[in-house]
Amino acid sequence: MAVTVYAPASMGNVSVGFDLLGAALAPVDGSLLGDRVSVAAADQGLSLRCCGAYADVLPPDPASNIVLRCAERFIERLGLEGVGLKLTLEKNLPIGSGLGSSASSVVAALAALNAYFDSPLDDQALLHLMGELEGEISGSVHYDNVAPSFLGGLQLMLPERAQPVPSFDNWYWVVAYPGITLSTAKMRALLPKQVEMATAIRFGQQLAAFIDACHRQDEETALAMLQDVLAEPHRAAHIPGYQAARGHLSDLGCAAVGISGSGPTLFAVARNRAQAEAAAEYLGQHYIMNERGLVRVCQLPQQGIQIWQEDVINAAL
Ligand SMILES: Nc1ncnc2c1ncn2[C@@H]1O[C@H](COP(=O)(O)OP(=O)(O)O)[C@@H](O)[C@H]1O
Ligand SMILES: N[C@@H](CCOP(=O)(O)O)C(=O)O
Repeated sequence: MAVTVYAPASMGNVSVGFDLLGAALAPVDGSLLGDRVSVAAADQGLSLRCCGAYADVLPPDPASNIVLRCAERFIERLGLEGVGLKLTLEKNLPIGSGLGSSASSVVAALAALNAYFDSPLDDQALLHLMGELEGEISGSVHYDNVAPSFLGGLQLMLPERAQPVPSFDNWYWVVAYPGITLSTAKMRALLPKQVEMATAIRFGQQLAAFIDACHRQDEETALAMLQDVLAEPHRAAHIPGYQAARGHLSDLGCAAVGISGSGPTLFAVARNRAQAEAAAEYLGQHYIMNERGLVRVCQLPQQGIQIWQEDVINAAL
């Protein structure tokens, strides 16, 4: 018996909800934008094999790979010591990109392990564990990548659980990763430890107004609220080309532009496909810095993880 799980890329913060709001991403061309992890039986011990377009930028020592750490933690949590497992990671997302790369690996690994052992953890316990493991990488626990990657759509983190938020079906989210790495931990270290009262009030007001507008399907208000008063002012200057691209995308008619997660990926919201394609073309020509970069026109998938009860990665090789 073997299990494979796909976990989509995700966009943390969505400008208006630092650490609290995140969205799963699905390219409209049907291509994969997320990692896959397979779990299969082995005679003894744990092993990890990596493949995929971005496998070469993973830590060379498998012991440093978050997927193996997920397996160790899962085994310890469930008292499964001594079990033999062969894990395979298909690394399809660039690292340090702002596309929730480590979260995608964490979600795929823990969901695959849970499915392989017949679901001993419920979704709530699993999500909690995912947040803890993701926190070990970025330096502090935040759920705005793991929750949407696991559950799909737009997810708001309430104190004890993730709450799905209705989005706008006509919006296209164009994401562009320039091809350089920015560590989430370092981008978090740029942020101040405390914020002014006026900033805190504006943050709360914008997030509340955005969530309300989503529920009322009031596009104009929702778009007007897509601003980041907490992180972007401290991060924008550290992302090469971000401010220039932001201005050009607004000139092209994009309704909102922001940093995806901690960057350097940028996102732009377009209200129709033609505008999205024009933004993608601009970004491909002016924001991408090397062959590792990527641009995708996405929508927000209702589904997060996808599970196969077979080892689809090794079967395809
Ligand atoms: N499976 C994995 N996927 C992504 N990063 C991993 C993985 N395993 C270990 N890492 C390490 O975790 C860190 C990920 O950095 P981070 O800036 O959080 O990336 P991202 O924002 O893309 O999640 C890097 O140091 C990377 O080497
Ligand atoms: N809320 C976090 C999101 C980090 O996302 P990543 O994809 O850059 O890891 C933050 O803004 O630090």
